[in-house]
Formats: sequence, C-alpha cells, structure tokens
Amino acid sequence: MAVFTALNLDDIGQWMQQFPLGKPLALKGIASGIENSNFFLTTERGEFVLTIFENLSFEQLPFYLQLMRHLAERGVLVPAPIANADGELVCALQGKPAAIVSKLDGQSQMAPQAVHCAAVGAMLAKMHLAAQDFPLQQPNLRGLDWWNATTPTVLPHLDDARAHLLRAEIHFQDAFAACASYKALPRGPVHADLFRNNVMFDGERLTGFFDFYFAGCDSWLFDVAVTINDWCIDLDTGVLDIARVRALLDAYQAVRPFTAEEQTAWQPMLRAAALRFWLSRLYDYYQPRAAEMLTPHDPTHFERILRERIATPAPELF
Ligand SMILES: Nc1ncnc2c1ncn2[C@@H]1O[C@H](COP(=O)(O)OP(=O)(O)OP(=O)(O)O)[C@@H](O)[C@H]1O
Ligand SMILES: N[C@@H](CCO)C(=O)O
Repeated sequence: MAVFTALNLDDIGQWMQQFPLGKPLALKGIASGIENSNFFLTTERGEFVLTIFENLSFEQLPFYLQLMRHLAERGVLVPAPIANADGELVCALQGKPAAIVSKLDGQSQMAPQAVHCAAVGAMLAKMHLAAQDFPLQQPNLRGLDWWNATTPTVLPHLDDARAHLLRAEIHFQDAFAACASYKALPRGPVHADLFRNNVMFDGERLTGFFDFYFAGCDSWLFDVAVTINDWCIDLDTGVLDIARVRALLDAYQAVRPFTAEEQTAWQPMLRAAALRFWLSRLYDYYQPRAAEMLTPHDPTHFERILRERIATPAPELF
C-alpha cells in the first residue's frame, strides 16, 4: 500500500478549515503510486485528492503546484491545486508538505489505441505552449546531470554487457547534448513522466494529465520521447507500434509543429528517454529508499527499450 503517512478523517478536520472546501466527509488512501501518500478526499464541495509529499520539500513544491495552476488556468486538463485562505498551495500536515488538488474523472487507459495516443499528443503540445510564459524555473532533476551522477552508483551492480551498454550510452548522450542541434531545441516546462498511469480517460475522452512531480525545464522533444516510449510500444518487447506513434506525433504537430532541429535530434532523444528510466529504475532497484518502499519497477523493461531504439530507427517526426 503506497500510503506512507497514515491519516484519517479526524486528523484533518481542523487542518481543512483553512481551505474553502467545507467539511471533509470521507478520506480514503490510494494504493497505487510509489512516491507520495495519496488520498481521495470528499468534502461538502466535491471530490479532491490530498497528497502528502514524502520526498519533495516545501522549497521544491511551488514549482510543480504553480505550474499545475498555470496550466489549469489556460485550459490544459490537469488537476487544479486548491489554495488555502492565505493563497498558499502547499501546507504542512503532520510536519510534511501537503496539497489538495481537484480530482480528475475517469481511469488510466492501460491498453491505449491510436485514438488515445492522438488525444495525448494534442494535449501535450497544448501543455508545452501554455507553459511557455510560466515564470518559475527548475531544471529537470532527472536530466543529464543526474544520469552522469547516478551511473557510477549503479555500475558496480551490473554484469559486463549491461555495464558496457550503460557506459556507451552515457557517452553517446553527453556528446549528443553538446551538439548544436541539441542546443537549438525548443525548451520549457515539461511533464517528463507522462506514462499511461499518469493520464486519465473517460472512454476516448482525455480528462487530464497528473503526477507533475518530475516536471522541470527541458526540451519539449524529451517530453515527446518519454511519452512515445510508454504509450506507443508493445509492452513485452518495447517495439514501437507505428499506428500509435503516427497518431501521437501527427496530433502533436497539428498543435505545435516540430522544428528541423527536432527532426535531427529525434532518434537520439528516444534513446535518452529510455536511458532516463532505465537508470532511475536501476537506482531504485539497488538503492531502495526505505523498508516500506514498494516493489520497484522492473529496470530490464527500459534496458530492452534502449537496445531496441539503438537497433531500430523509429518513424520520423514528420
Ligand atoms: N488529481 C487526481 N485525480 C484523480 N486521481 C488521482 C489524482 N491524483 C492521483 N490520483 C490517483 O492516485 C494514484 C496515485 O497517484 P500518483 O501517480 O500521483 O502517485 P505517486 O505516488 O506520485 O506515483 P508514481 O510516481 O508512482 O506514479 C493514481 O494512479 C490515481 O489513481
Ligand atoms: N514512470 C516511472 C515511475 C515514476 O513515476 C517509471 O515507470 O519508472
């Protein structure tokens, strides 16, 4: 159960008075998720999600919550954070930072078809454009610097073939990030973790993106690559499904056309996006945070995707 902080209705009665949400009526822990303690919260004003942040600090959180508010105000479908009487979006609960956001309708679509991928692509482009004037800055904390810092900590655990792949790919990505076309990529706030389990659908209607807690400023193309590597693959092999790739890319570029530099950077970027999650999964696997940590995600899934992206070129952006 991914509720690290236990909480019941009595614990939050007084705390809730600072929010314009009326009385809390029900609180139910959410089992999925591995980062935070999440609860469905019903109040006199409707349905919400209460999150207690187990790893992020009071200083880090405004970037994520202000970004969600910025996007929600511009018509991007994301949970809207609820401010307290002082206008704050992050409030201490049991000594930890906590926030309340609106609850999205629907469920995650874990077996997406082209129609779902098109909806994700269009909303992703809309999100990138809407975040362009977001004033806060935060780097992608799981970007190139983190990959370089993390590689030496996982290498000793890997067999020779995997260690060789990891070293070679880090070397390749360092070189890629130093080239002129990489530096010319359009950038801004990105979600950076837009997997199937971080989007809600009601049938074929997309109802929202959520879990923005890996967001940061990075290239828009990185976000597209992360999304393609999860939404448009055969989960057993990592092989791209061309119809879903085309649906997502075409819907994206109908809203925000890709640049020539993005076309040049596309194949290495898909590898970068695979490396990012191979590394974080290796890191979680070999350095579990605490005894209550859930079974970590399988790192070999992204090793397979990385090998596949190296071996087989993906469809071009346009
Ligand atoms: N705003 C929301 N509206 C509806 N459901 C939500 C919302 N936020 C979270 N949930 C539900 O809570 C679950 C866990 O949330 P979330 O993925 O943000 O947790 P997490 O601990 O950050 O997980 P992880 O990083 O492993 O994806 C989601 O799968 C979803 O069912
Ligand atoms: N999406 C990540 C988990 C962190 O949200 C993964 O699948 O490794």
